[in-house]
This record gives sequence, structure tokens and C-alpha cells, in this order.
Amino acid sequence: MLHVQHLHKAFGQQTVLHDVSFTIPKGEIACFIGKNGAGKSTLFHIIATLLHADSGTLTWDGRCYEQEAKTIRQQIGYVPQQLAIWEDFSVAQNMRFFEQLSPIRRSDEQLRAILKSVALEEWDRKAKHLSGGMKRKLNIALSLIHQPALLLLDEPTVGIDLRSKIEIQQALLALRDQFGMTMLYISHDMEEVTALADTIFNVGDDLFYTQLLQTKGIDTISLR
Ligand SMILES: Nc1ncnc2c1ncn2[C@@H]1O[C@H](COP(=O)(O)OP(=O)(O)OP(=O)(O)O)[C@@H](O)[C@H]1O
Repeated sequence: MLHVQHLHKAFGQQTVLHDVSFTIPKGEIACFIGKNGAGKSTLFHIIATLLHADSGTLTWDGRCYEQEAKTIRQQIGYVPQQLAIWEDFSVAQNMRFFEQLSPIRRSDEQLRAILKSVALEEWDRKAKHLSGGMKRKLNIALSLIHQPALLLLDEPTVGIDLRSKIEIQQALLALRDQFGMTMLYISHDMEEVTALADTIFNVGDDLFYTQLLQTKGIDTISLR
């Protein structure tokens, strides 16, 4: 379970997160929606241990971030909004490079299986020659190498074709169902959100999204 309590974060005079509290049970997908600048990525950076909160407490699987950040970090996979792949490397070289950075050793066969799990069959092709959808799949596959228990995805399908988008959704649902992976997912795409989410958090309590989803009979939880 991920437990966030009374989180506060400001950049200078600008308060971005104010008294944010929520819980996500293990094995669930939580989607985070909200206006540009509402603080979604900032929240993810804190949960991913890349940024410190000003105050508040976070625990993952009973471990407290303050005391056990290193152990928690090893259980986290993070898919950033920007592609984090080496364009001049092949798919295989990208996978092997990130495998070397991972605490867990993976054979080529295992790396290929990870690629297959996100519907990417390429291996020798250079990343710069992949389609946009394939690059996004590679970006996700890289975050899966160390078999994270908690996966954070910041707009992982932005700007790609519908088929790749749906393949990625299916891959994520399978990871949740097969391995009980817990996922936090930022998206502005309401169709994607409704297809994936067990729970939807509305960062900044944007009324536009609340009302839009209400018309489809879907509830959101407000995070101010
Ligand atoms: N390192 C930083 N220093 C100063 N201000 C920052 C920093 N990081 C984020 N901010 C500010 O915090 C606010 C929230 O940014 P954040 O990226 O978390 O929003 P977001 O909800 O993810 O937006 P988007 O949907 O556009 O990605 C913005 O006003 C942003 O300019």
C-alpha cells in the first residue's frame, strides 16, 4: 500500500501541493488528472524519491520514505514524460545499458520477454528509427527491467497512435493482473483514464474533469 499523508511542497512562494493525503492499495492502478501546472509531476517526483517534500509522510509497503528511501527506490519504476532512451543505440543496446544500471541481472532472453510484454518485437533496430509508439513502448520496457512493485508513469502515451496506446493499456492491465503491480498514471486522456483506473485522483480539484467524468457515472477523488 502507498500511503501519503499531509504532503506539502512549495517552490519559493508558490505552493504546489497543500496538505495532500491519499492511499493506494497494492495491485491497483490510480490515475492522476488535473490542469497543466496542478502539481501532478511534482507529486510523482516526490513519490519516486527524486524530490523531497517540505513536510508530510510517505510510506510504501509499510516502509517509511524518511528512513528507507534507498530500499523503496529499488522497488520503484519511473517512466518520465520525456523519452529517456538512447536514440543512437539499438533496442537491444538500450535494454542492456539499463540492465547494467539495474540491481537485478537479466539475460537477453528475459529482456526480450520484457519487450514482448509491452508488444515491442524489435531488437536490432536503432531507437531513432522506431515509430513514436514503439519509442514509448521502449521507454516503458526500460522501467520494467528491475521488476518494480510500484510503477509511476507520467503521460507515457502522449502523442502516439491509437493502436500503440491500446497495446500499452493492455500491457499495463496485464502487469497489474499477473504480478499485482501497483501503478500511478498521469494522463489528460479521459478515455485512457477510464480504461485503466481503479481510482481517479483529481489534482487541484479541476471541476471541468470532475463534471466530465460524472456525466459517464465515474467518480473522482479530489486532491487539493
Ligand atoms: N523545480 C521547480 N522549480 C520551480 N517551480 C517548479 C519546479 N517544478 C515544478 N514547478 C512549478 O510547479 C507547478 C507544478 O508543476 P508540475 O510539473 O508538477 O505540474 P503538472 O500538473 O505535472 O503539469 P503538466 O500537466 O503541465 O505536466 C508549475 O507551476 C511549475 O512551474
